[in-house]
Amino acid sequence: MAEHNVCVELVRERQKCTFEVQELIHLIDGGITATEERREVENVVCTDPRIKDVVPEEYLSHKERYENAIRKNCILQEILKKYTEKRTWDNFRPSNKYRISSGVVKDISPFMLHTGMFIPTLVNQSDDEQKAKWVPKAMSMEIIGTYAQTELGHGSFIRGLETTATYDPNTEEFVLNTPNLTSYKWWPGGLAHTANHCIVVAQLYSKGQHYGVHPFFVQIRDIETHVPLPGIKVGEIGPKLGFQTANNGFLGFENFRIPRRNMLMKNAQVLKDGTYIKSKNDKLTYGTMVFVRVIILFDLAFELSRAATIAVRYSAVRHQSQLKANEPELQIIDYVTQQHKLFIGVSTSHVFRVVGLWLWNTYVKVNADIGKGNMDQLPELHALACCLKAVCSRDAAARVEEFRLACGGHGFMTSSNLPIINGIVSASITYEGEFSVLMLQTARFLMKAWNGVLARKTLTPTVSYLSKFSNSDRVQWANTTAGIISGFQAAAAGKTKEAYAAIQSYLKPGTDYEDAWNSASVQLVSASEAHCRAILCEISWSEMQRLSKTVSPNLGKVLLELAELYLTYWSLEKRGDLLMYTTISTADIAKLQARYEELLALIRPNAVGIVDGFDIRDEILNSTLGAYDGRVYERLMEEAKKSPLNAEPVNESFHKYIKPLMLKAKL
Ligand SMILES: CC(C)(COP(=O)(O)OP(=O)(O)OC[C@H]1O[C@@H](n2cnc3c(N)ncnc32)[C@H](O)[C@@H]1OP(=O)(O)O)[C@@H](O)C(=O)NCCC(=O)NCCSC(=O)CCCC(=O)O
Ligand SMILES: Cc1cc2nc3c(=O)[nH]c(=O)nc-3n(C[C@H](O)[C@H](O)[C@H](O)COP(=O)(O)OP(=O)(O)OC[C@H]3O[C@@H](n4cnc5c(N)ncnc54)[C@H](O)[C@@H]3O)c2cc1C
Repeated sequence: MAEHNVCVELVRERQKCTFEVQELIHLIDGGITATEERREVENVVCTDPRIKDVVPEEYLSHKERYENAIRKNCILQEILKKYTEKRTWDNFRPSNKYRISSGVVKDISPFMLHTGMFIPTLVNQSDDEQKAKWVPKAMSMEIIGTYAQTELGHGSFIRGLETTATYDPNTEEFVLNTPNLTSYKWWPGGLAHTANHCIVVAQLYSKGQHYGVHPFFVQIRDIETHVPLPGIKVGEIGPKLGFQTANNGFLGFENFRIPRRNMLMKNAQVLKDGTYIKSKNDKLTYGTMVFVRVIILFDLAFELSRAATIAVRYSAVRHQSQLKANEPELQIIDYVTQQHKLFIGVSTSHVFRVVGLWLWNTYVKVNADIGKGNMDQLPELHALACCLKAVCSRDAAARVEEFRLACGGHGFMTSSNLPIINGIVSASITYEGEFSVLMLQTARFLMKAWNGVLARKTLTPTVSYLSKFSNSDRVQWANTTAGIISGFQAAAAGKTKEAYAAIQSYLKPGTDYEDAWNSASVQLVSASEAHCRAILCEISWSEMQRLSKTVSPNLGKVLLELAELYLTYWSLEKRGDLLMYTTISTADIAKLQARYEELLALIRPNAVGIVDGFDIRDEILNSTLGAYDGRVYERLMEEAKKSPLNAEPVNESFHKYIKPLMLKAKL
């Protein structure tokens, strides 16, 4: 990147950096080749003149914004074709490479659900013949799809979905119906005007029997004209807090017929005569959700890295207030309270990425076992994916909000891009499994594990620590990283035990288990959170330690500082839990606090280098505050001038409304 235009603060910050930024970039990408490939794609897309907006997206009407997003995303798809030719879904793995979508539109792509859920569902839930027929068409975008599960009346409770698919053996077809207003599909991204196909999750009926929800491959629009097919009622759901360009839609069916073989038949089948063949495990229908919950960790790491880059660079450029009289105003990044707002977010991005990779490897292994008919580890994977998706999305939203606040007034500007990132990240707390709902799924697993502890059974790996801490009241504290991890496990075990006891105490004679569960559910969510934090701490520390040994000592040191900052920050945040479940003393807490402040000071000189290590191009950051050159004020003014209100010195509303008002005042 050109250095000559860079503001003096950022030049100085970059000179201070003690490690090689390129090395960090390669580490995040997964190697030099991966960086080169990513940069090549980004360069081709971001320099394409068709991608550049004349009028910033946010000034367009809702309709124009969608049309612009579609136009540019089609160009993107065309460009990406060359780079994705060799890709198949069999060799899919999460990578940093295709984050380019943010360089095309600021908000969400209307094609997000096509790649994010439509294709993965076809791959994971179709039988071989169906896969061969549909997947290549979807990969090449000959057909465009989405994932239509949620309805107006039900999102969390999938068993409560109302759309019906009734098998008619005479024509060998399923008949889809939307019996009530609440059974309309509601939310699917790209459903409104983008997709011509979708996966519809519906209640299956055959031979008068009800078999629960199953996925169906459904064409909703004519391929040539894009007109909704007869029996299909489809439209858009309107503006939202974020996701303005995602084209979320509604969908209803009126006796809409699809061939029998359009039911996705890898797991369960309906034969020609209507005989139902059960799946080996009916939870396999929920497989796409597990996949997406795993992938979400990478999205969150990326969004956090964008927000972090914006807030850290801005904090280095921005000067405000004098710390000492007669001295120049400080760069705001030198206020320790500012470092407290910033560095935990930077570190969290690294934590989510490395824990995400660990979770992905677990997912691949468990999925391979499922392929061989072994479902033993599915409950543990589900419990992990649920709590990590829930806690990480909520943490990410809190960190992005903190980054926004750290940028003061300018962080409130849409042109900072922090409000849009905020909308994107906030949505993830709700979609793909609402926070509390997922936390309670993990709690269910924890309660079973606690039963295992009581029965002295050997527990599965991620909960085996529960046995270790089941007897002692307060665990011996040690002010080391291993001690912190152990402290978090002790807190998780203590809370699991208490939630378990709470259920028992609510289980008075005549009380149903479910009611006792509901009464204890605040404690159950708290136990899930503690369990998740123990995992985040343990895995991030071991992964960052391992990575630090694969790089130069200077970078290794920085990685360990970031990882230790994460552990120390959370120990202080959760000091109440640690006081309850370990022997930590107030003196130990004071030491942790001192170490935390030391870590902030250690990270400070490298802060800009660390966010440069995320290697996010200006076109992908989309921010007046975060650009590589730090020309914050020039960019703010340049963007302000693009406001359509600035096109004329006097707005016509003056003559129409203000002037008459003023004249009336004179009378
Ligand atoms: C809340 C639950 C989990 C409850 O399901 P249920 O059938 O009522 O379950 P239940 O009878 O209470 O039984 C629970 C049992 O089912 C297991 N289970 C539940 N889900 C899974 C899974 N995915 N894998 C493996 N196992 C699963 C649980 O562990 C329970 O097992 P257990 O009975 O304890 O042995 C489920 O309904 C659910 O997942 N709801 C969340 C809905 C959701 O995530 N929707 C996503 C829509 S798509 C979307 O939002 C796209 C966003 C945009 C984007 O991603 O880009
Ligand atoms: C931006 C966005 C994009 C989306 N994209 C898609 C898509 O592409 N395809 C799709 O099918 N869906 C999509 N969704 C829908 C999404 O998956 C659901 O909104 C989500 O699963 C939550 O369901 P709900 O809206 O019914 O919330 P509800 O379940 O009604 O939640 C409301 C409240 O009730 C509580 N609650 C519900 N059940 C329980 C329980 N058992 N125990 C305790 N508390 C409970 C929740 O915690 C929450 O506080 C999208 C949603 C959003 C916001």
